[in-house]
Amino acid sequence: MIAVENQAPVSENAIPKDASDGFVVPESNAFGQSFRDYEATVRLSIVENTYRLNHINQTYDFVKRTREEYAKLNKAEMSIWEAIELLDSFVDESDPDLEEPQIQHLLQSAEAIRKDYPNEEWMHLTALIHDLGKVLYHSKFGSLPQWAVVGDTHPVGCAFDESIVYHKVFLKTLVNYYFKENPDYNNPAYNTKLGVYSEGCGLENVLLSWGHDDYMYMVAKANGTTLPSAALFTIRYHSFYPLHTEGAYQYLMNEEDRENLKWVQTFNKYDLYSKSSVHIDVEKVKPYYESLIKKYFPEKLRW
Ligand SMILES: O[C@H]1[C@H](O)[C@@H](O)[C@H](O)[C@@H](O)[C@H]1O
Ligand SMILES: [Fe+2]
Ligand SMILES: [Fe+2]
Repeated sequence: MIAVENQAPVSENAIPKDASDGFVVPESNAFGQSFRDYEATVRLSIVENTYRLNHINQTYDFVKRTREEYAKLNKAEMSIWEAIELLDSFVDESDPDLEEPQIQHLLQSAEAIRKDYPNEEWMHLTALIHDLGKVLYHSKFGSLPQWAVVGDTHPVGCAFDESIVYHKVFLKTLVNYYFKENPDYNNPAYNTKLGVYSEGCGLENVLLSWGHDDYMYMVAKANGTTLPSAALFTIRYHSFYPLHTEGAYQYLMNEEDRENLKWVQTFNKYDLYSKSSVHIDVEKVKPYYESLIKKYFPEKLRW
């Protein structure tokens, strides 16, 4: 067990129970397509447009300013469940696999991980809140455009890696690079492999494109959650596919990041493959999740 002051312990051997009623990874998504197929998804035009704007507008400067603004946590005061309910009609425009309101995705991923890890309640709660930062789109939180809320994340302040979604876009015989329209692309301070960073500097010191991950991490931490650091790391980096799935940018990690990375990778299965059009009855599962929220969070949080 790893126990950190004020944080719930994490058992190193959070082993999935091997039972026949565990979570089964489906062969295809709700549209009958393979998961994360950005070239074939039925949502192609909306998804690609979100990433086009994301790649053009997420500059080092934008991320720095926006992060500072949201770190003030002066936008709202509400409970975790109130925030969850704000997502009951929000549909993520970056997602090639899902067109359901985000409240469903939160519950679907939490219920999926709960099937395999019935005794790790911190994992259930982590899944439940991992995308809660998407409230950034809401008028109470400044109505940020989707390109600044959803989608995979990548470092800013150094060169954009080829493994980033829509790094290259094919237009018949032409190849297009949306990043070329990002002012950082031609800035020598930001367009080298290391840019403003140094080898092994630790992800804590790296700015990622701004969105729901980092925001929810800040909210959870500043409001004194007792969730373990593995949970906070998972929330903060679950959209960093270039690192956790593609293996890019590894040179920015330190020892602690490498330790924590395995938790994001474990979590990813339930985040991605639980996406389905089968609705979960919110009222039915609410009492269980409310009891978890009570254990790990204050009644009201500053957002
Ligand atoms: O489209 C999805 C969605 O926005 C998720 O919330 C994010 O975590 C993923 O990385 C992204 O691919
Ligand atoms: Fe997410
Ligand atoms: Fe998610």
